[in-house]
Amino acid sequence: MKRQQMFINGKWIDSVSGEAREIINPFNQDVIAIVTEGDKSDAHMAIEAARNAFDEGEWTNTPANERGYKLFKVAEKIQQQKDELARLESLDTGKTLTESIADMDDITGVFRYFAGLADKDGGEMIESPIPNSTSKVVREPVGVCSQISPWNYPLLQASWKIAPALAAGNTIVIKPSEITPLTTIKITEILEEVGFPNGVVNLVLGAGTTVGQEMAENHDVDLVSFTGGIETGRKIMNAATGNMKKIAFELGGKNPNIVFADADFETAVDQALNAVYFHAGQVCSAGSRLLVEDSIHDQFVDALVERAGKIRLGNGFDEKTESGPLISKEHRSKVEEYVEIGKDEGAKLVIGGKRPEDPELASGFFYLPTIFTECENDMRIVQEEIFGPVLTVERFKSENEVVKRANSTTYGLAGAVFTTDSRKAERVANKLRLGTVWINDFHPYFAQAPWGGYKQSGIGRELGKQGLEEYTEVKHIFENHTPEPVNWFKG
Ligand SMILES: NC(=O)c1ccc[n+]([C@@H]2O[C@H](COP(=O)([O-])OP(=O)(O)OC[C@H]3O[C@@H](n4cnc5c(N)ncnc54)[C@H](O)[C@@H]3O)[C@@H](O)[C@H]2O)c1
Ligand SMILES: C[N+](C)(C)CC=O
Repeated sequence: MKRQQMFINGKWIDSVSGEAREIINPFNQDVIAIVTEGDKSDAHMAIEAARNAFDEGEWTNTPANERGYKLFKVAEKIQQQKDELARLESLDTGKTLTESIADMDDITGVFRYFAGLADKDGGEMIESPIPNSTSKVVREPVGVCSQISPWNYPLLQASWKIAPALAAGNTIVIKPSEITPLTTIKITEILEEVGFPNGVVNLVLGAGTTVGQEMAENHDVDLVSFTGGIETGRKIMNAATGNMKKIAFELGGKNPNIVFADADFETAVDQALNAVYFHAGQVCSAGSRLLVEDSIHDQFVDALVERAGKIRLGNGFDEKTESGPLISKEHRSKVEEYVEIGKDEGAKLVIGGKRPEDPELASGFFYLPTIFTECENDMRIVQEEIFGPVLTVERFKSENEVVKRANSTTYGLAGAVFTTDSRKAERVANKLRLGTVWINDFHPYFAQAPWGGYKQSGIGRELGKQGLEEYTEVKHIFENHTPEPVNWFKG
């Protein structure tokens, strides 16, 4: 198996240490690739290349519309190669091929969106209070950007970083999760084919504790954009203080899904199922915390349990499969620990809570769709992100009560309200401390709308015009049109 390499300063290279890592298919634990394993010194080299490229200014000074054309070309190539990219993503993550194909379409949309946005901001003239002067506010690229992405949506999360950073004229060092690097390697090949000056795009491979730590610490980096878990976020935040680099964080969630008694029952049940079990619950915005109005609670839970028991687990490449495995043995153990915690806390396990018995799934990291009822607000399984196929259900009696409960975690990423009363929906949506609120739906996200979290779910926004602004500095340029001495100092 050919060892896959890193891309630094326009060249594909092995790591300095010569170490390598096996990449595993979570469906059957087959080794699907071998990649070079970088460490601090490789990250250092990549940052140096990005710094030089930024300071030389070839990309930064490329007219914005031309930067946009390049990104349109990237989008075209992603579409042309989407089947191969989707195949790689499913092999690497275990997610269904249908899901990966949808991801590739989303990623194409992200590149197209930021390609189109690249030349839309020509700065803004502001009213100067000083006579005979003009004031202009312009946005400029931040500089060298470290970009660290997670394993659950490897290329999608990377695209949310790469596209706006390049559109704004920055240089980048990207590090995918060490366990799912394959599509990020592939897109780097695409970026190379489209052609960016050496050092503008750099890819480093390796562990977070070595490569990622250097990307967060290094003083030549101006911004670190990170998507991942909250504890990693804290470490990166601390590491970034050395030179006060800017940080943009997309972290975890414990996302409330609120169902009022007047909701369309079938729709709410179906959406609740999709909210929590899509991609085996390994979604930052998974609706893993269901709050159901008391009068329909029992009926709702019965309907959910019936459908959860029918979810077809399997190989992501099998058309019948509705959900794949969890990403790794370690991650499944974490989910299993949470299920034990839930039982100890007194929640009632009504379905799942174990691995499937089907021998065909025995080599994969599978876990059955699980539901806990009789959950209380202060339980750990209600407050903490499990990131697996585990749903907690709580009852509520009033609008005020449910808003208070929904807002009671340290997270604030996303959530939903299901009701046929549009005024109630609006009132609740306005009171939820979340970066995204869906009304009568769950999960939609697209390039045009900002994505990010309140509270400890994140800092800053990706996507939308705010996603481009993250990668810019704001400069005020003031010009005096009648310069003359001010004579403040008389001597
Ligand atoms: N808010 C969002 O949009 C969003 C999207 C996807 C995933 N997530 C979150 O990501 C988490 C799951 O992803 P994960 O398990 O890959 O997260 P993780 O925090 O373990 O790893 C994410 C990335 O950080 C790197 N990393 C680890 N330690 C590091 C360190 N000390 N310094 C620098 N980098 C380091 C990893 O190598 C990886 O590339 C969940 O909490 C999920 O909610 C959030
Ligand atoms: C942001 N999103 C929903 C694509 C993936 C979260 O894990």
